[in-house]
Amino acid sequence: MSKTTKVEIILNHHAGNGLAISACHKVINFLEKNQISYEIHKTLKDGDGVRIAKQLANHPNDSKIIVIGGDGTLNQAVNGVKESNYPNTALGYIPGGSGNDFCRGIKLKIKDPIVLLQAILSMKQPQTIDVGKAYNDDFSHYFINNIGIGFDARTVYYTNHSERKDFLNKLHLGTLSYFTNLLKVIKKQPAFGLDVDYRNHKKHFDSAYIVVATNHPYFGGGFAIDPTANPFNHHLNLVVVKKITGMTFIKLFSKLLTNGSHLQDKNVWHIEDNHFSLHNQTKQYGQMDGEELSQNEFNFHFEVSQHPFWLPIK
Ligand SMILES: Nc1ncnc2c1ncn2[C@@H]1O[C@H](COP(=O)(O)OP(=O)(O)OP(=O)(O)O)[C@@H](O)[C@H]1O
Repeated sequence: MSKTTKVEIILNHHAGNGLAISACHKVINFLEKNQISYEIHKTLKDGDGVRIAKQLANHPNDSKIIVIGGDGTLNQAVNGVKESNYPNTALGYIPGGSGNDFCRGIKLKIKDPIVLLQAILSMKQPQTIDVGKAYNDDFSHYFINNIGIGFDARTVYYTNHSERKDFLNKLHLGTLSYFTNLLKVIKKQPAFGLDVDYRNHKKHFDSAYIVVATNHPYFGGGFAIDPTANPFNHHLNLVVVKKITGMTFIKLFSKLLTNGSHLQDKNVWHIEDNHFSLHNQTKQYGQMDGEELSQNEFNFHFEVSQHPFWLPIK
């Protein structure tokens, strides 16, 4: 593609409590000033990102598709494109969510929406970035960040249902909103049994607590659950933290917040591979890219895949 003639914008005006709308206004101003044609496709309800992205990908032309929203909206757009007749349709992305872990994970340096838009418009070839895929007989979804079971998923649930989220998001303190729910989760989250299959090995945990299959280091708006994860190495990482309480939890959490040395702790187990499976034996909260999965006994196979993105990362 030499010159971008049209931009198809998928906008979640709900994302980031105003951040996505504000980014979109700037984008529209720029496109109008530069006489680049565009169309805005607003998500009107949950799941619309999948439908819109699939429709756009099914009608290929010279335009670039650009998603403006949070990680949940980008997740939906990736899944929509993957369901289309052209599953390798590239997606541009201008972050406007509250957490924006994907951009943090791929080390996107450009923060200003217009500078990012200009870079996206001038790209001739998309960049390939890893995405995860989780599947079983009834479920098949791609994820850009991570899938979590237990602790972090319960935190996502409480955060999404907390009145403070909107208030803190207005102050651009989305991460704090996640953080303030941690105390409640520490009280309520039980340990649970978990089986992991990897490289012809089986590993059983009697008391799993935090379980995250991740494409890059971050979850929850900037917590580096696995600092060694890399969204370009064609691997996913799996981190399992056993149930810990009191000072042990506080010490581990402060290692996570400061230098990532929690990975060396005896209560933490992690692997890196291109596929693995896990099964938890009691109903638990689940999250995918910050969106709730219904409470379940999860039985997932994970594999790594790739997707092209209009994102200037190198
Ligand atoms: N018009 C809408 N009304 C209500 N919810 C919507 C609408 N459009 C999309 N959604 C939902 O909004 C949710 C949040 O979107 P998203 O994750 O993009 O933003 P965020 O939570 O602010 O950002 P992040 O995940 O980066 O923290 C998604 O579940 C999406 O389905």
